[in-house]
Amino acid sequence: MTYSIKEIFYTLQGEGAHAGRPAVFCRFSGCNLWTGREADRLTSVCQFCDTDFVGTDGERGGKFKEADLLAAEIDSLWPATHPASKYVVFTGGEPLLQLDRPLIDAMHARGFTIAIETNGTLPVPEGVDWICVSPKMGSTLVVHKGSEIKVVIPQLGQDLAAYEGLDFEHFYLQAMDGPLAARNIQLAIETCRANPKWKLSLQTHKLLQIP
Ligand SMILES: C[S@@+](CC[C@H](N)C(=O)[O-])C[C@H]1O[C@@H](n2cnc3c(N)ncnc32)[C@H](O)[C@@H]1O
Ligand SMILES: Nc1nc2[nH]cc(C(=O)O)c2c(=O)[nH]1
Ligand code: SF4
Ligand SMILES: [Mg+2]
Repeated sequence: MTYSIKEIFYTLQGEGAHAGRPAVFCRFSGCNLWTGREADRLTSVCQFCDTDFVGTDGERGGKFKEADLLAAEIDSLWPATHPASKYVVFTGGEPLLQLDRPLIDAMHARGFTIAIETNGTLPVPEGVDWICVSPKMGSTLVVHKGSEIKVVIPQLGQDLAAYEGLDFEHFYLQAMDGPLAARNIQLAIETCRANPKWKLSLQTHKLLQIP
C-alpha cells in the first residue's frame, strides 16, 4: 500500500517514559478525529491538537509506494555507528490509519524497535514494541492495554479513575498546551500529587526547542 507521510525527522522522544531517548519520528498524514483544518477545529472530536499533519510537504515527507522504501528512508536517519539502538516512533496524525504488518516487518528487518503514539480508537497490529495511548474525550477507546497511557488534561467530562483500571505499565498526565498551558501544568502537578498512580509527562522537546 502507499503510505502518506507528513514528515520524518531524527530527534529525542520528548514525552512519556522514553523522554530523552533518540528516535526517528515518522509522522503519518491524516487523522480520524480532526481534518487538520483550522476551520474544522471547534466542530471536531479532538479540538486541542498541537500538530500539523496535513499533506506530505514536511521534511522528508511524501508518498511511499512500498513499506521498504519508507523503512529505508527512516533507516537512513539513524547514525550508522550505532545500529543496536535503532528506535522509530510512528505518530501523526493517527498512525493506526496506515501502519500495517508489511511496514512493521520492514522496520524489524532493519533492526528497529517500534513505538507508536495513538489516540486508541483503532486496533493495534501485532508486532508494535511500545504502545502509547492518549485517549480523547468524545471518541471510543478500543485499545485497553499497552505500555503507557498518556492522558492530556483537562478534557471536559474526563474520568481519570476509569482509566486507572486499564492494563498499562505507566500512567501519565500531560498538560494541554495552548492558551491555558500555565494553568494546565499546575493542574497536572496537583492531580499527580493528589493521586500518585499518575506521573507527570512534560513535552520536553518544546522546552528544549527541538523538533
Ligand atoms: C499529535 S498526537 C499524534 C498521535 C495520536 N493521534 C494521538 O493523539 O495520540 C501526539 C501526542 O500529542 C498529544 N497532544 C496533542 N495536542 C496536544 C496539546 N495541545 N497539548 C498536549 N499534548 C498534546 C496527543 O495527546 C498525543 O499524546
Ligand atoms: N521530540 C518529540 N517528541 C514527541 N513525542 C510525541 C510527539 C508527537 O508529536 O507524537 C513528539 C514530537 O513531535 N517531537
Ligand atoms: S487524535 Fe492526535 S493527531 Fe488527531 S487531532 Fe487529536 S492529537 Fe491531533
Ligand atoms: Mg508532538
